[in-house]
Amino acid sequence: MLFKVEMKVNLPTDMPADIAADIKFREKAYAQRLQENGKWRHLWRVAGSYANVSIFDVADNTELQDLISNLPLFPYMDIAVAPLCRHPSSVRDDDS
Ligand SMILES: O=C(O)CC1=CCC(=O)O1
Repeated sequence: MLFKVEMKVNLPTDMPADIAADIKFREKAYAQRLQENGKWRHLWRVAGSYANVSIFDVADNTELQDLISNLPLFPYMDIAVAPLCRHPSSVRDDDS
């Protein structure tokens, strides 16, 4: 199942720089692992904003919830999820 996931990062302005750097380091490693195993299909920065739009490919809602809630930045993000399905006018013959 494909899901669009929008994540907006809201790190507290008074968070010490070393703590923020550690969370971002762990976030990057986690996100890259999920991209490498195909669960996190697309990761795009929203230009001009500390936010991203992502596409996840997971078995079900429970797997999505598990992956997202384990993001190191999860406590500091506003997250919006939308399920996706094929568009009847798409010229692609797969869901890439
Ligand atoms: O910077 C972001 O948009 C939050 C984030 C998600 C994966 C990652 O590495 O950073």
